[in-house]
Amino acid sequence: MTDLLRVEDLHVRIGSSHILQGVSFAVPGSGVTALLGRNGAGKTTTLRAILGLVPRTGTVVFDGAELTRRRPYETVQLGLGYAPEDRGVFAGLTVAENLRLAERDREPRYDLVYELFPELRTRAKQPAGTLSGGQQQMVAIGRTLLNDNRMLLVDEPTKGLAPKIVTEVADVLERAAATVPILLVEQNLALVRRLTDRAVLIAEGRVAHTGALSDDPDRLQTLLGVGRA
Ligand SMILES: Nc1ncnc2c1ncn2[C@@H]1O[C@H](COP(=O)(O)OP(=O)(O)OP(=O)(O)O)[C@@H](O)[C@H]1O
Repeated sequence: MTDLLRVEDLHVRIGSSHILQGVSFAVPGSGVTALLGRNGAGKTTTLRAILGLVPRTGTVVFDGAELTRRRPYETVQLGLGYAPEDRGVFAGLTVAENLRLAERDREPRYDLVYELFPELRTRAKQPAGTLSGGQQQMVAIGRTLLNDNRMLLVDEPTKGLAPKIVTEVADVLERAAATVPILLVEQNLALVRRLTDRAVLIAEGRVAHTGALSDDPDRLQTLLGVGRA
């Protein structure tokens, strides 16, 4: 399978912190690739560095285009959708307005978004700030699916959500992944295993493992500092 995104020797320094210390990995052009690691390992920073939201050095190639000299809006225009960890919804705007703001293509795919998230249609006039965490997550993922993106970067979509909502979000990610490749930061290993066996594991700003999650479960468990899922 050809790689759609390639990250090579990515470094991020913020103040005196050397947060990413030469991260390299590749993401193929289909399915879900999980980006794993303990709290503070550098997962969010990796996504932000790919998009150019933090100063970075190294090489990031997306669909043949070098990204490190591009601004975030130029990268997004190339078809890289982003659902950030804090969801980034505009609390004072309605659900419909939040979606409308994300429109980039001439023909936004509202049919797809409403098919995956019928609630976004029924709650179109509700201020996004009054939605539950799970519903806000649906807005965040819905916005990325509205445009014809070539890849989605999704950061901890199930963080802080009730188990029933986690299952709903997992269902949606599974369905979305059938149409667009996803690089997914996620702490819930059981959910990750349901979606993919392909993972990149970051530890202390470096890649500690790439490949199948099932390769070496004991080592993965140690690196992630969690019980085996
Ligand atoms: N703007 C910043 N200024 C200083 N330090 C930062 C900044 N952003 C991130 N860091 C530090 O970089 C490290 C990696 O942070 P990052 O958010 O990428 O980790 P993460 O793997 O996504 O963690 P979590 O799972 O807790 O979200 C942490 O030690 C964090 O404190």
